[in-house]
Amino acid sequence: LLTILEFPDPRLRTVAAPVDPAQVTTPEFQRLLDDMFETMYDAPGIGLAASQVDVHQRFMVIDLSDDKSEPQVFINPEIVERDGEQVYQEGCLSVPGIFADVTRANSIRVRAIGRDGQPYELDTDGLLAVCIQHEMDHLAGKLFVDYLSPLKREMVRKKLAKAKRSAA
Ligand SMILES: O=C(O)C[C@@H](Cc1ccccc1)[C@H](O)SCc1ccccc1
Ligand SMILES: [Zn+2]
Repeated sequence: LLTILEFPDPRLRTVAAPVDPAQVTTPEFQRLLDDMFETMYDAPGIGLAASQVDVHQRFMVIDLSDDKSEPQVFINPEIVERDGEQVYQEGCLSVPGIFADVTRANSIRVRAIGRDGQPYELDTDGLLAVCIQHEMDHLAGKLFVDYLSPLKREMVRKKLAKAKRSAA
């Protein structure tokens, strides 16, 4: 299992570097994808960005299914179209126990490279669109708490610090 970094760890603010497409089909990268899925399923979560496990490369894994049957890999993802708005109460494996409403595009067109090293394009909306945008923020060093007011973000920081102390 990989260790998930937690807010306010400054490494979560690193901007990830593009993946060299030639690396995708190497055993090392495929192993990293397996470790990411294992870590995500164990958390449990429906998405995990490489930034969250201190790997600063542009890729993320997602699986919305409840039986691990729909694993999706997005390498060097880019949103080429966005439409509409939706509000979703988001959580984050890097900000445990905090939930807040975030407004994001309702439907998006994403271009990415898949696990097979081949480019593909996906039109989606709803929760998958929210998750893709949430994970892509991680790759840009952004967290959903950045959409909160500075006051609320400070309250989150204090709450997490307190939780850490009582857990210690
Ligand atoms: O930290 C992460 O990136 C995993 C996030 C992904 C996510 C956040 C908000 C909305 C959609 C996806 C979650 O912690 S995974 C847990 C989860 C499970 C079901 C629905 C929403 C979030
Ligand atoms: Zn997150």
